[in-house]
Amino acid sequence: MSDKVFIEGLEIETLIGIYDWERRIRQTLVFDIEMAFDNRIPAASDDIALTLNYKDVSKRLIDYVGQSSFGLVETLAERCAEIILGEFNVSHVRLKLSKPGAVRGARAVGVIIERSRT
Ligand SMILES: Nc1nc2c(c(=O)[nH]1)N=C([C@H](O)[C@@H](O)CO)CN2
Repeated sequence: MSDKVFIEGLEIETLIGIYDWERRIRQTLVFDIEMAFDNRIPAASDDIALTLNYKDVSKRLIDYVGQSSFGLVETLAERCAEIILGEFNVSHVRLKLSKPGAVRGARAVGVIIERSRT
């Protein structure tokens, strides 16, 4: 079984960065997330209650990230993966966190992590 539920291009404004000037502004981060989930279960009954609801996951991350103030994208990515694995019925997550415009000449920089429930 390799089913997934995904969230692509989720833009969230937050305080992030290691430099003084970054501590005074808010920047937009972009999240691309893939979550392992057996989609045959909701498909059998056409029941939203049995899904991994991508709207619920998105809202939780929008709330969390919007209030966070980490220095590194690594730290924020790790915390987001922990939330997904700990609060939703997800056994494995792949999370790409992009920081657009952070490096001149690059469209975006950031991290990609994959984590599983222990
Ligand atoms: N691996 C990382 N490298 C850098 C980070 C980061 O969070 N992880 N952050 C910065 C600065 O905050 C940068 O985004 C400002 O342009 C530099 N490198």
